[in-house]
Amino acid sequence: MSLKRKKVSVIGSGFTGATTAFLLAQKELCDVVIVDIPPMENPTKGKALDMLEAGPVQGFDANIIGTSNYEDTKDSDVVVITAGIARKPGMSRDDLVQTNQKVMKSVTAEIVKYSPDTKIIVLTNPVDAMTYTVYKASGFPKERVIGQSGVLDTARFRTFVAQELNLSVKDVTGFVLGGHGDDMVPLVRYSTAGGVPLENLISAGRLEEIVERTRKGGAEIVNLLGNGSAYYAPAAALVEMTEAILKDQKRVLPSIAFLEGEYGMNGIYLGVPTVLGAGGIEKIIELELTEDEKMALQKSADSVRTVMSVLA
Ligand SMILES: NC(=O)C1=CN([C@@H]2O[C@H](COP(=O)(O)OP(=O)(O)OC[C@H]3O[C@@H](n4cnc5c(N)ncnc54)[C@H](O)[C@@H]3O)[C@@H](O)[C@H]2O)C=CC1
Ligand SMILES: O=C([O-])CC(=O)C(=O)O
Repeated sequence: MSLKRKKVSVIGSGFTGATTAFLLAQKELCDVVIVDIPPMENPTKGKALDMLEAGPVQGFDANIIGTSNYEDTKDSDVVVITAGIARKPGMSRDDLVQTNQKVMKSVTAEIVKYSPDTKIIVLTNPVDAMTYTVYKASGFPKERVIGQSGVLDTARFRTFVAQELNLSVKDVTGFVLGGHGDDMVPLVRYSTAGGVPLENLISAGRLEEIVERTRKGGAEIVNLLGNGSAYYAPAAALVEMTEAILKDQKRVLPSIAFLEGEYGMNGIYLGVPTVLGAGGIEKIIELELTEDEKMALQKSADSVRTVMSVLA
């Protein structure tokens, strides 16, 4: 019996793209096609071959190729977009908007041409506005254009809480709503350790510090790295979302989703809890929010709209 593996294309072979490709292959989730611009074709091929040669040692079967030819992405089940530029210390994610929106438009045209039925997961920053750009450029239904921020932001929050309580990260849950920026809204009320609300375990003051560190989690890494931004945890987040779609897992994960009335918002991509399965975003979960949480979400949405207003 011949086994047909799923196929995922990762656009951008930089830090996040290469790490995502390697994790996907290591987990034997799919064959992987890594795409970058023509001047990067050989380095991209080199990275792909190097990853492939790790297979016998690590014991994974997955084909990995590097290319600049979008024909190689034909009929991808999922396409992950990491192409574009990353910020450096002193920059905000929003400073990337002009350059990256051009990149989104050009890569989306190629993706649509070769994989008209695929689901697209966008990582490139400023990710809420870039997901909107890809949605508009693709003409795809909203369910099939998804942005990544919440899995990463939640992972950071869970890491800090687990450190604080000296507990396994596995037993700590988190919830982050809103845009992927300093105004994101970590919902402490819905976060637990082993099912126990965090508010029962950590003082209000300390929780606020953890929330603040989560909001600035990207900048913390940018400042430490000096010449780029985070990639291990972002790649892990992309892989969790991709796996949920490839395996039709119906995972409840935060995604950047197109809102049409949910949470009182319209015509905007924003981070919300979703169900991810074979159809992409199969459901948006609406939570009851307090007045303070609603205001915080509104502020975060306003920040995203400010970035959207400069989109061409
Ligand atoms: N949403 C999130 O949570 C996160 C978003 N990011 C964002 O992801 C993006 C990528 O970050 P890194 O991988 O660290 O950057 P990187 O600079 O290491 O890699 C970007 C790659 O994109 C390629 N590229 C540029 N234009 C292209 C095009 N038209 N077609 C194909 N490839 C193209 C470049 O040649 C480069 O190899 C950045 O915008 C960054 O801000 C990074 C981490 C988390
Ligand atoms: O901070 C950045 O520029 C990259 C990113 O989005 C993150 O790590 O959260």
